[in-house]
Amino acid sequence: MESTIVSAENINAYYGDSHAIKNVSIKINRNEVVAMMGPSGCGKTTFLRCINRMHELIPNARAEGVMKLDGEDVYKMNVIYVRYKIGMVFQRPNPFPNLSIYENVIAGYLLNGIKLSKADKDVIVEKSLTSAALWKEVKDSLHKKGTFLSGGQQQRLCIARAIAMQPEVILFDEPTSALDPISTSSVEQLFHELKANYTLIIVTHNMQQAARVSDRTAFFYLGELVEFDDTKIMFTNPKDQRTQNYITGRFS
Ligand SMILES: Nc1ncnc2c1ncn2[C@@H]1O[C@H](COP(=O)(O)OP(=O)(O)OP(=O)(O)O)[C@@H](O)[C@H]1O
Repeated sequence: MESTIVSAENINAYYGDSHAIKNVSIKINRNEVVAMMGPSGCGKTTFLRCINRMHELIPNARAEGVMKLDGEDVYKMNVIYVRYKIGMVFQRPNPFPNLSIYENVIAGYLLNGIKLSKADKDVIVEKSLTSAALWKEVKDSLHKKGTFLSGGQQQRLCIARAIAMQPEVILFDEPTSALDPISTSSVEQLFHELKANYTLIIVTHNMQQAARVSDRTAFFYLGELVEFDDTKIMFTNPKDQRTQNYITGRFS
């Protein structure tokens, strides 16, 4: 049965006086993959960052409205807990350069001063790297620096780092735009596997990618959520003329 995991109700987001997200409401189901697309500057990243409260890290930025995770108000929760439960993977793979692969996976624990036994760490590292489809490739070089990996492997390491914190939702901000086609394909394949245990929300400029990986697609335009529907419908029979114009390349 479908159940809502992320529910945004009338979210408005601002940078100073500039109104970047306009009254966006959306409900995202557990274990679905949602793609967020739209032309540059339409607010996709801003909205993504409203979900796990990263928007509020920007000076003069603020968000209004209600964001719920599993029915609980994210804006009233402990912000560190929010970022565990709603992990994030960025455009450029960003493993910590001074940490080993092993330490990168458990970086969330290290940075927050959470003490774990060696045995617990080993289990978390193996499980997270396995879930990120990286274990087999790195199990014999866990103590090498994360930056020694290829771009695609680094991105999977960042995914493992998010998984290590036992999130429910993982946000991806154009996660493959800095990767070559083979690495892109391995990350896309991983989305299909991760879906069994997590809810994935992926900002992408790449319409083919949205079509390949997502169950539902949201189209943003000028800070508004114009349309949100099954991905097949969005790409074959969108209801809004603006969505139609976007998918047919009339603006990019
Ligand atoms: N740190 C910031 N300070 C001020 N304005 C910002 C900031 N970040 C984004 N904006 C503005 O907010 C609006 C939405 O930007 P956002 O990055 O969310 O769009 P986007 O759809 O993700 O774009 P892109 O696809 O190019 O990454 C834009 O007008 C942008 O200029």
